[in-house]
Amino acid sequence: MEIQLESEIGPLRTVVVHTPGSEIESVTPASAEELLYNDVIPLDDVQQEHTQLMAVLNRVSAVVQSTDLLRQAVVTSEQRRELALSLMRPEVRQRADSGWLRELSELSPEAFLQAAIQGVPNRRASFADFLSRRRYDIPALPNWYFMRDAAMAYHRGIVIGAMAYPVRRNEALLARAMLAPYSPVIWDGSCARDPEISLEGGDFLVARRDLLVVGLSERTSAAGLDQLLTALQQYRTEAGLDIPFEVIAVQLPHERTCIHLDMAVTQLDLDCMLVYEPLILGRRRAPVVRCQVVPGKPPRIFYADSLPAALAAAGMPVQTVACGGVDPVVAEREQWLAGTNMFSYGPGKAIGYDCNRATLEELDRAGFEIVRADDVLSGVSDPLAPGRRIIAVSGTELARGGGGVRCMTLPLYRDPVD
Ligand SMILES: NC(=O)NCCC[C@H](N)C(=O)O
Repeated sequence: MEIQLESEIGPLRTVVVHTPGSEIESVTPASAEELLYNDVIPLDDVQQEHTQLMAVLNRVSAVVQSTDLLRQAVVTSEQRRELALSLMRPEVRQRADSGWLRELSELSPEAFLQAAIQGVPNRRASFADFLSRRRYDIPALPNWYFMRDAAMAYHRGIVIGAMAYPVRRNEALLARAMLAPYSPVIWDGSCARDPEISLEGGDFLVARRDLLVVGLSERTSAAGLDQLLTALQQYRTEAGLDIPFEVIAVQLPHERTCIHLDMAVTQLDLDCMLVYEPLILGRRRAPVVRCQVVPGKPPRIFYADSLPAALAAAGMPVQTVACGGVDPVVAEREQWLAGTNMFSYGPGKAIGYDCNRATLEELDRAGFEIVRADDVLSGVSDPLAPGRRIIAVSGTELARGGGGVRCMTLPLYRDPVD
């Protein structure tokens, strides 16, 4: 499987997803906050919505399930043993007896992956474990369907996330096992133990081969970005990309409403972005910092007036479309329901939630045809026909997991944009 990604909007050829399974049933009212969910959500409804999204994606690209990629990482019992050990909490690893380890490593690859994602309940095999309130020996991963966050593709390589919250740390280990066989790892945050270092894919937008937009957020720290930048410089030299490049950092507030950059802005076309105006254009917009890197020289770092201003100065002027339209209350509600969080499958073509009506109306006014997912699936509408278009999919339950369509998709291969 080849990796090639040099833009956010190039025609999509390969995308990785994960259909939510019973790992999401690990979320209870008491644990929802710690597990980063907005609510308890019913599995059948979530799966139904996700299945529709996958069917739409299938019309435009190859769609790969994460478990299909992961299977090759757990072929031998030794591989399964190693991965199981890395997924255990430290206190569990210390007490893991050889019998249990053998049991885990002798599972079939299928059953092993199920355990790795859906979790292995606390066996209560000691006093300490019996009395502990810990529910899992290997934690369930209810956020794994937000495939975007634990890994990022750039050029021919991959970046593995340094997840900000413990509940998502194992996702980075799985992402590394899943992708490292296919491509060079530019930077690996999966083992980062320094709490100052974090970096997640929802904050990482490849605008061009030589231009990244990165959110500095609750999930991505400046120290994490600095490490990535150093690794990128090395990768670029090795890959023969010895030309200047730029990173535009958007300093987002640390708020649950906007955990990642893609909850504030996504790119829909070469010259069009969907934005949550208060954070990107408003009087109290997020500060923006540009970092220009010329090989062999120290980086030049300075403030810009706004994200669109920084993009224009970097040679990418964009028109913006307001998530939720002009009414601030509607905009706030739709931003919370991942209104900005759309996923582009080609220039001017994207997929977003149908519940964000005002956002869709605004896009309609900006010249995007709004198409119902059912019309794509029944063949009434060709998703790849010329012209700008948004495919509206059902997502009210998916959104309550805390993200949108961009969050659920990990693009690995896009054709270049002309
Ligand atoms: N890129 C994204 O914004 N991903 C959404 C992640 C939602 C997940 N419940 C989380 O809070 O991490």
